[in-house]
Amino acid sequence: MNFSLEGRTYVVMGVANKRSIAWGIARSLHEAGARLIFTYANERFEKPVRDLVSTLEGQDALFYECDVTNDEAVDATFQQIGNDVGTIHGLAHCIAFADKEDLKGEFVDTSRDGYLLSQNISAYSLVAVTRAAKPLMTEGGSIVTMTYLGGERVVQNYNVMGVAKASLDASMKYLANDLGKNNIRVNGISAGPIRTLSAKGVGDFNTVLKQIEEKAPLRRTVTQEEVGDTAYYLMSDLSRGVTGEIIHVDSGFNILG
Ligand SMILES: CCCCCCc1ccc(Oc2ccc(Oc3cccc(O)n3)cc2)c(O)c1
Repeated sequence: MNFSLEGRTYVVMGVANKRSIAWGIARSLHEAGARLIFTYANERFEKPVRDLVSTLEGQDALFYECDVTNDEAVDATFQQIGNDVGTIHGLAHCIAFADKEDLKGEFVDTSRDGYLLSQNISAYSLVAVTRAAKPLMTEGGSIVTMTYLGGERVVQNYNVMGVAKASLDASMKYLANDLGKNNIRVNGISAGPIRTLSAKGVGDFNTVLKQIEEKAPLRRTVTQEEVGDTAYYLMSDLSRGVTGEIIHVDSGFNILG
């Protein structure tokens, strides 16, 4: 059995720039021989993504806009993908958002709108894209979503996004249960803090980075590349017996009390 991704096609959702975790995932899947399809939230992201992907030698990528807050848009995007490539073998969901004022201070002050917005984009979007992608995964497949420790236990300032990640984690497991009979696996990668565009929105991020370097078992933070390689494992047949799982790529920080 070989663990290359040659001859397989994966959708990567959420590349914003070269620091994105989704870009780390795209590079690892490309190196493993995969053909890649990229979706982005709006046309503002199209050029940066196309420019990044042009650096992947021999990659014959496709690009689609996909506003995950709109069911018709999600359906239209995946129908278009189905028309263009037929079968896909998996999907990396690297999409989340919360209002900045809901990512600092006290969680008790979260507005109803802010709470629902973060649930909508950061958790429900996995259900929507999985339902739309399922018919295209005729040979089975593997879906990976990005989560964080703040959804398992309280991390100061993470607040409303922690509640959204708790919802995402449970959603991932229920999707794994539904799709297992179609030989589609659904898993999460819980990444340690990485300095991305999104990380800029979370209060006191620098303190958390320092804490990892001082306390995590590996005494260092992790990289987009390390997350990308775990995504490669989860997309490959190496993880064929794994579904509904969360793999922590966080220098072991999650094992500490
Ligand atoms: C206090 C916790 C420090 C470690 C946070 C690690 C982390 C970093 C980035 C993460 O991804 C997002 C994605 C969107 C997001 O919402 C944003 C981001 C930027 C601006 C904005 O208005 N909202 C916040 C975090 C994420 O889920 C988790």
